[in-house]
Amino acid sequence: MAKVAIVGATGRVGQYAALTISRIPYVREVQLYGRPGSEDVLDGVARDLIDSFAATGTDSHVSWSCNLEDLKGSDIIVFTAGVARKPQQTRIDLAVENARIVADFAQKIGKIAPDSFIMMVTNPVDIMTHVALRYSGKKPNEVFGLGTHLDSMRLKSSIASFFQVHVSEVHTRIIGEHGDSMVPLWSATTIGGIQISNLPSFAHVPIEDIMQQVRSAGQKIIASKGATVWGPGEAIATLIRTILGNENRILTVSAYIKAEVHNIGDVCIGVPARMNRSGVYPVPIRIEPTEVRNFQNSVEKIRGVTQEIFTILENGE
Ligand SMILES: NC(=O)C1=CN([C@@H]2O[C@H](COP(=O)(O)OP(=O)(O)OC[C@H]3O[C@@H](n4cnc5c(N)ncnc54)[C@H](O)[C@@H]3O)[C@@H](O)[C@H]2O)C=CC1
Ligand SMILES: O=C([O-])CC(=O)C(=O)O
Repeated sequence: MAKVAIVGATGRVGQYAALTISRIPYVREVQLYGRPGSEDVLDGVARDLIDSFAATGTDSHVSWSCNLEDLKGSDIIVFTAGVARKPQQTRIDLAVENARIVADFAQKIGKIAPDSFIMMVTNPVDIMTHVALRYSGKKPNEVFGLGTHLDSMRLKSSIASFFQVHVSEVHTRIIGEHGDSMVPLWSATTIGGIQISNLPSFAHVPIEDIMQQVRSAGQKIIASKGATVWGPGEAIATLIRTILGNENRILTVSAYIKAEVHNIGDVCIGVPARMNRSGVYPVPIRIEPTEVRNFQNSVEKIRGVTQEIFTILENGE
């Protein structure tokens, strides 16, 4: 039975993640961490959460703290702290501000909870995953980000709706940046086990419209209701359940790759990875030439910004 801590637990994603995580059978304790000064909110979030347990039969223990030392003993630390974008901003616009927050916490978490996994949610998530990896001193298989799993969920729903099939019949993946340069893998998309391009109706799929919807999904939701909450909250729980349940599922998360995709690497970015109780392991893959080119572009974009961010952090600017 595991302890999962949430850093940023007073925020919108952090609060909903606390609910979804509390329902995972392998979770013994959900710990809500907030900055000093947020005691009242944390206490309220904990009480509200516990009120839901009688209805769902949940028996996780809920604790809260403003003392980072209390994260000691966590199996997974979910990081949702930092600024969220406004409708006109890109996720990359948040990089400098959030990198400072992530680097500071990651350094401390590396010492306080040396055996925990870090799951990054804060945007731009690929770059923040790399910052957390470097500043925590953890191993690459111990630090991962929500990445393109959420984008893959969005694409899956759109495909299921177009073909009027249950979502469980659709397998698909988006790799690359959790952002504009994301790359859908049509070569890895199946419906009812059939490769999608082998279905005659594939010719009528409005691929560009669908991808435009997936790319802009977060921004549209933020413009209308202020934040994306339930999609990310459920996605977070899926990744945590996969690790704690030692499920060996292959999910598309932001992870450090050396050369697993056509020898492209040295970056944290969305890739298919096998996930189990020992961590996150990117799966070597071969994809279509156009997909490789698009992935390479996405990698170069993220690697470039990551390097700029490391320079800023190192120079203390
Ligand atoms: N990777 C993904 O798919 C997703 C990522 N996100 C990202 O998650 C993050 C949180 O989003 P929301 O919960 O909507 O934001 P929010 O504003 O509701 O919550 C932010 C949380 O961070 C804390 N925080 C802010 N500045 C801090 C600092 N300097 N030190 C410590 N804690 C600090 C706040 O107290 C609050 O708990 C954002 O960066 C957002 O872009 C959100 C949804 C999906
Ligand atoms: O769009 C955002 O800023 C939040 C996010 O990453 C998402 O929901 O995909």
